[in-house]
Amino acid sequence: MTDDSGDPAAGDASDSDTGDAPDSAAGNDSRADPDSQDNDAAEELSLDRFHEALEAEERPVATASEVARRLGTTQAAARDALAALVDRGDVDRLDVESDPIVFYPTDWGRLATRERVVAFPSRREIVVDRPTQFTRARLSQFAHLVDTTGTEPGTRGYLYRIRQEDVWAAPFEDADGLIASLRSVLPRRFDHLEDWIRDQWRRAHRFRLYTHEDGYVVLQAASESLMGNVADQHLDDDHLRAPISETEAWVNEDAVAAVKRALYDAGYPVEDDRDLDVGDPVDIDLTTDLRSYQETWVETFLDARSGVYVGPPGSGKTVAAIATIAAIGGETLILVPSRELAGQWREELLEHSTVDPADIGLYHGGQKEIRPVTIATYQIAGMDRHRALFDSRKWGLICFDEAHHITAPIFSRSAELQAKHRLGLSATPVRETGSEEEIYTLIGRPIGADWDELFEAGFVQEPEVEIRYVPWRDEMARNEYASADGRERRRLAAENPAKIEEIRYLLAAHRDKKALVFIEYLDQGEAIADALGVPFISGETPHHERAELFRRFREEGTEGGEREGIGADGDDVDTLVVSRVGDEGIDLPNAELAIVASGLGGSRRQGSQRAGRTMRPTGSALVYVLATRGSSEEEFAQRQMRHLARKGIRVRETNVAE
Ligand SMILES: Nc1ncnc2c1ncn2[C@@H]1O[C@H](COP(=O)(O)OP(=O)(O)OP(=O)(O)O)[C@@H](O)[C@H]1O
Repeated sequence: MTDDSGDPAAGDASDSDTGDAPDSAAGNDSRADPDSQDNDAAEELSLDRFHEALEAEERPVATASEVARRLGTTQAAARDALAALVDRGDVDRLDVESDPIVFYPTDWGRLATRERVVAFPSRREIVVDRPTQFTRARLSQFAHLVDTTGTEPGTRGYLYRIRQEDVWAAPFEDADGLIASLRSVLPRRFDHLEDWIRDQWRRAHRFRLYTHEDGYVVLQAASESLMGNVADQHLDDDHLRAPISETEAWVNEDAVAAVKRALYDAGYPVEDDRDLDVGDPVDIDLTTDLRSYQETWVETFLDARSGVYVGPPGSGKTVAAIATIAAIGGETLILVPSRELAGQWREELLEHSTVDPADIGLYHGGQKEIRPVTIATYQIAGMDRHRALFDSRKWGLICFDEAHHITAPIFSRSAELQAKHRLGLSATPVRETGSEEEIYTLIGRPIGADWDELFEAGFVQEPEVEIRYVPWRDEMARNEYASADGRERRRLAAENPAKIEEIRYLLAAHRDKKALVFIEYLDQGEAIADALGVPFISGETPHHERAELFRRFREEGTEGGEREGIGADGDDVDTLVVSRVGDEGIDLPNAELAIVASGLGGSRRQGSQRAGRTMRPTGSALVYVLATRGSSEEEFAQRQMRHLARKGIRVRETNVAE
């Protein structure tokens, strides 16, 4: 059905001026008669005139013959003039095998090209123009995202800074692994930056806690001076009971968390190699085969005995956590942010392990069961009167789901739980949670997965915008457009009936996604809603009806289901056609698919609002913008594309075949 070339040039250009080929298109135009030899116009071709030619063509790119036709010159002369613009750097050319060469202003090309990475090593900053998500994932392992809206031309894009904490928490086996990842992102090597990173890495490996064979906890420093200067300065008698040697000291067991925090604040995060409680045994085997990156998570955890699985939503952190519970084999307390999640955890435990349902307890506002595997909410667990939760069983593992939601009382309780295994789960890079010190010192270091593998498995997605150029349904529609003018033209392009089939196709291709279809004209909204049998919300829809439809759209899940019974008068509302009223202020967080069927002439703000409607920070949302090919919508779509691309949103173009 589609031509997924993604190439702006591969559209409906039908002439074939591949360099030396004869100019068939120009031959049809008397002004382009080769005999006239009127080349002055072309010789003087300025960037402005080229822009005018593009505007006249209503396309973002033009072939030499199109430019010749617009300028009334020969194709050869236009080609020379374009070549001069190319030499000056004002215009770029795109040469695609078997397609005509097309030309476009250089600054457009820059926007459409791949990401650009610029490093400022002395500031330890990296700016990336339109980073791919792969690059973002890599950077998020060792750098801190500061800003995504640079203002300086040339430095537009994502600004990352590498702080010492970022290096400390980078999920690599050794500094070499981190440096290799850094080099894979940066345009070249920066020795000073690498030296600084290695230095920071070393700092995070100068102090270590371990369990002495007689059972007590020892702090070990890499050198006498570290023990003498750093440890002695930042730790006191409450922390350390007595020196054991020049580089070792006996740690007060109740002060383990405080020791880690004090040294972290002094710039020396501590490695924690203590033996931990395994807890009373619990009988659980995993029944699901782990994916290999999940295996890596679990193995790394078992090695480190604590840590945080960081992975995108749906990447299988919960299942990896269940595998971890099974591997440790001890009674486990699972803390979650909400009652709903507690229920979901229970379901997942039953689905992926052999745990006896009678061994699972739920502990929240409604139910208070303490069993070998207990799932409690942060809210209840943080209350003093529910302290029993922590003390009444011998937990071997505390699992903190959505670790960025951990509350202050839970952090202070966790300081007392240092003898147990601690596992955090988070879809947000820990350094962006606002409590990175606590998570690092009280739970553990982030544990990374092999991102290549995650990408390959399709677990890392981001909102995407795809512009789909839809052809006219037939000659008649095309002619009607050609002979109309002004507002009527715009309306005809917006209402191109071929868009209805395209919408039908897109909805079918994403049948499990909640979808919003945005339109500008009421007639069109009605036509689409009728054709698809789905509700249409416009300014004329009474408020109570709107609210009811939005509510049903919000509440019903299509997850895993089919887009069944579109339009049936049941409870299931998973598709809505929405006019402008739907644009402002409605909160439809579960919209996963937006189709902008018309309204391209609208403001930029509107464009990005529509895109934003479906762009949840963690979700994978798709936005399709339909533009009628060969109409002014094409250019509007291009403009919007550039605007979104500047915001770091990945935009793709596709030509829908006739
Ligand atoms: N190894 C696996 N084999 C088969 N299915 C899996 C596996 N791991 C996870 N899944 C399935 O993938 C879905 C998402 O997994 P899971 O809930 O563990 O992800 P998550 O990272 O915890 O997601 P979230 O961040 O949204 O809580 C679930 O339906 C789960 O059953």
